[in-house]
Amino acid sequence: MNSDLLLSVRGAGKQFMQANRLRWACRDVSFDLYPGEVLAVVGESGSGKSTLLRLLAARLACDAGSVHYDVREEAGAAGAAPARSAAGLVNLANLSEARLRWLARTDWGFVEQHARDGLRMNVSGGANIGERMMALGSRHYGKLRGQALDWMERVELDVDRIDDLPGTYSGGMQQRLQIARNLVTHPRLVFMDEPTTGLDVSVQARLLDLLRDLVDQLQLAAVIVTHDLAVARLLAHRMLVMKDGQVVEQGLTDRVLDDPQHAYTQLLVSSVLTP
Ligand SMILES: Nc1ncnc2c1ncn2[C@@H]1O[C@H](COP(=O)(O)OP(=O)(O)OP(=O)(O)O)[C@@H](O)[C@H]1O
Repeated sequence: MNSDLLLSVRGAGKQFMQANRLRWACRDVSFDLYPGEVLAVVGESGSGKSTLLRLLAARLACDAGSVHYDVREEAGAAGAAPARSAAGLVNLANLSEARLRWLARTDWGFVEQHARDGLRMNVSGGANIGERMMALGSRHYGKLRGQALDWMERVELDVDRIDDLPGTYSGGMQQRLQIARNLVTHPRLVFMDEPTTGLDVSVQARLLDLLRDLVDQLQLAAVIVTHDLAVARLLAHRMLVMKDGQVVEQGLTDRVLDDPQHAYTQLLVSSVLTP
């Protein structure tokens, strides 16, 4: 494996019990992700996109294959780091719960489709952002508030709303707050599950522009699950097309969208183009 890799996935799969038998929700997925690279995972509903994302983020354990991540040493890391492989990548299956929690709070972000699932609704917008800083050991109230204000501005939220509960924000504002909460710790890798689905079209467009700018400025690596090929076109360098739990095509975004090789990808692309 290449030591510059951030994430390396080999033969990853997950099965669930459905109608009294085990079925693969996703299987035999392999790809590499480099720092600063954005990968879109596309496919119809039920094709296994969210299951794959949860495997990558160690929210689910693989039933087959592996997910390796370039785990960095950080001051204040909870739990002892496991031995690294020669290539510097660590199998997530070998990390302790504490270490995975630490990764999830600092070096990774996870933007949920429904912002409510990624926010704490009973604390203020500012506290939602400050909380992730606290996971890194920050306790200075003035600094936490300063960071929260800074990030509210960066995601174009009205800073006067800092003390309001997220439930009083609009859907688009909640999604911006969730993004700020995730990015305040400067993660290297962000997982996004349909980050703009369900929002008004104009809100979606502005949010996509914002995401593109942030990914660019921060040189973020990201894995974005979407059923919307326009989202993949706008944000992703590469894409991976899933059908019935398996990857049927992967490659550079422009290549896949402009010259799809697999019949299913051709169908996806042509169904978007058909008025
Ligand atoms: N916890 C679970 N228990 C049983 N089956 C599950 C579970 N989670 C997912 N599945 C099944 O795995 C398959 C893939 O689901 P998944 O949510 O990954 O697809 P998806 O492509 O993300 O779909 P959508 O776009 O609708 O979210 C589906 O058949 C789903 O019913």
